[in-house]
Amino acid sequence: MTNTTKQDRVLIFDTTLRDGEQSPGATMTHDEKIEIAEMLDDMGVDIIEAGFPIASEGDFKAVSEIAERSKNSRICGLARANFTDIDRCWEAIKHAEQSRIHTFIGTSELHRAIPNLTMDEMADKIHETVSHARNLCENVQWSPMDATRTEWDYLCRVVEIAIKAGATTINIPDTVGYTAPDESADLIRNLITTVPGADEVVFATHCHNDLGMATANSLAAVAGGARQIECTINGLGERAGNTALEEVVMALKTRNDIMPWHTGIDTTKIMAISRRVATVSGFPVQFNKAIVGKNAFAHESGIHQDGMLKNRENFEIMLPEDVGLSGTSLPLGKHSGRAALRDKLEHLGFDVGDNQLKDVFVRFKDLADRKKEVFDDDIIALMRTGEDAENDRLKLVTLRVACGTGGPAEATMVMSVDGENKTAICQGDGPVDAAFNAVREVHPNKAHLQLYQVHAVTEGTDAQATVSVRLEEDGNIATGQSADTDTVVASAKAYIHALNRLMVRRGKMGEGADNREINWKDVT
Ligand SMILES: CC(=O)SCCNC(=O)CCNC(=O)[C@H](O)C(C)(C)COP(=O)(O)OP(=O)(O)OC[C@H]1O[C@@H](n2cnc3c(N)ncnc32)[C@H](O)[C@@H]1OP(=O)(O)O
Ligand SMILES: CC(C)C(=O)C(=O)O
Repeated sequence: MTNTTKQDRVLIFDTTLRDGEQSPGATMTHDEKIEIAEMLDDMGVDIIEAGFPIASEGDFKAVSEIAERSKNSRICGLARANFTDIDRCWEAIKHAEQSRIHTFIGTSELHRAIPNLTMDEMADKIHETVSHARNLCENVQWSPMDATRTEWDYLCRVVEIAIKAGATTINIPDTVGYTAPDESADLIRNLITTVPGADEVVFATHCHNDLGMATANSLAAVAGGARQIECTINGLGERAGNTALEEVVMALKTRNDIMPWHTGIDTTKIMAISRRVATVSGFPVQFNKAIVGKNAFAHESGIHQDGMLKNRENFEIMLPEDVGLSGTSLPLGKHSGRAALRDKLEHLGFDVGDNQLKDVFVRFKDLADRKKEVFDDDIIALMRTGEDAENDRLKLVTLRVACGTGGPAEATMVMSVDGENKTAICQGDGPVDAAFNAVREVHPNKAHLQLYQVHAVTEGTDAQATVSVRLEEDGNIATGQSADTDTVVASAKAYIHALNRLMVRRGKMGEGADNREINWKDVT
C-alpha cells in the first residue's frame, strides 16, 4: 500500500446499500440492490459496501450476487468484531474480482461499555479479528465506531494495532455526526502523523449528518489526509443520513482550485442514480437538496432569470449537464418577470410583440398569484384563452359554488352582460351543472351542450384544468375553452366563451341569445 495522503485521488466508497439501507423504511428488494450496484459500478464508484452479510439471508444473497456481477468496483461487506460475522462476510464477497472485508467495533468509552470490555480487552479483540479477516482477504478495512468521541490517545493505540494486524484501510467514523470541520481535519492529521505505519494505509472518513455538517466534515478530513470518502446517494443513511456522494464529488470537481483532489466518478450519471435510489428507497429528494434537488438548477425569480438569460454564470456555479441534467430550468411563477415569460413564449413557438407581451404578462401574473408554478401547458392555455377575451360581451365576474353530500349544489354567480353586472343563484346536479344553470339564468339561451371535456393539463393538485365546451343549436356549433386552477370556474368560463363566440357570429347583442333568425355558422 502506498502513502495515499500525498496523492490527489480520493477514493469513493459508497454505502447506500448498507448504511443507506439502514434508514428506517428504506429497505430495498434484492433486484433493486443489484440494479443500484450496477449503476454504482458503472459510474466509477471505487468501493461498494454491498451489505452486512450476517444480518440476514437476503443480505447475504444480495452481497454475494453483487460480488459475482461487479465489473469495476471493489465489493465490500460489513462484519462485527467476531469470527462468525467475518467468515460469513468472506463467504459472500470472495467471488468478487476485488473484495474487501470491513470489520468494526465501537471504541469510545460509551461504546466500550456495550460489550463491557476494558481498553486492553478491546485492543486484543481488534488484533485477533483484524488478523482473522486479513488471513481471509488481502484487503481489510477496520473502523473504530464512534471514533470522533473516542479518546485520541486510545484511538491512536487501536489504529496502530489494526494496522499491525493487517488492515489496509483505516476508516474514522463520525458515527453520531458529532464532529466539526476543523476537528475532523485535525483528527485525521493527528493519526497520520503519530501512528506508526499510518503512511502504509489509506485513511477514510465516514460522516453522519446529524448537525448538517457531513459534507464539510468529509472534505475537511480529506484536507487532513484522508483519501477515501464514505458516502451514500442522496445522503441516505441512519437518522439524518450519511455524507451525500453527489455533494462531495461535485464540491471537489467545482472547487478544485481550493480542494486539489479528484475522484473517478462520472458525474453525468449522478441524476439518474439519484432518482432511482429515491424511487426504490421510497425517500423522495427534498426540492432544495444540493446537486440533485428539483430546484438545484432552477431559477424562478425575475431578476435571476433575467441574469441567467444574459449569462448563466451569473447564478450557476456548475453545469447542469455535468450532473446529467439536460439543462437549467427557468420555471415560471409569481416571482418571474417579462424576460423569462418572453423567453418561454418563444420556446413554445409564440411570436409576441411588446404590446401582446404586456397583456399576456398581466394574465400570467394573475394566474401565478393563484398557482405555485406555471407550466408550459398553462402558458399555452393562457395564450389560447386570451385570444379574444377583450371583446367578450359576457364575462364571469364571480362564482361561488356550495356542493358536497346531502343536497344539490348551488351556484351564486355574478356575470357582466355588456358591462352590467347580473346575479343568479341556481341549483344543479353537481357544481358544474349548477354553474351552467346560473349562466343560463343570466343569459337565457337554447343552445344544446354537445360536449363537455375537462383535461388536467398540468401536474399536481394545483393543476390548471382546461375545459372544452361545445354548444349546438339548429345544427350550428360553437366551442369555447378556458383554463383555471378551479375546474368549475374553468367550466363556467368555457361555457361563457362559447356563448360569446356565438354572439360574435351573430354580430348582435341584446336580442336574446335564443334568436332563431340568426344565421348560425360553424364557429369551431
Ligand atoms: C454504526 C453502524 O451503522 S453499525 C451497523 C449497524 N447495522 C445493523 O445493525 C444492521 C444489521 N443488524 C442486524 O441485522 C442485527 O443487529 C444482527 C443480525 C447483526 C445481530 O442481531 P442480534 O444477534 O439479535 O443482536 P442485536 O441486534 O440485538 O444486538 C447487537 C449485538 O451485537 C453486538 N455488537 C455490536 N457491535 C459489535 C461489534 N462491532 N463487534 C462485536 N459485537 C458487536 C452487541 O453487543 C449485541 O450483542 P449481544 O446480543 O451479545 O448483547
Ligand atoms: C460501521 C461504521 C463504519 C458505521 O457505519 C458508523 O460508524 O457510522
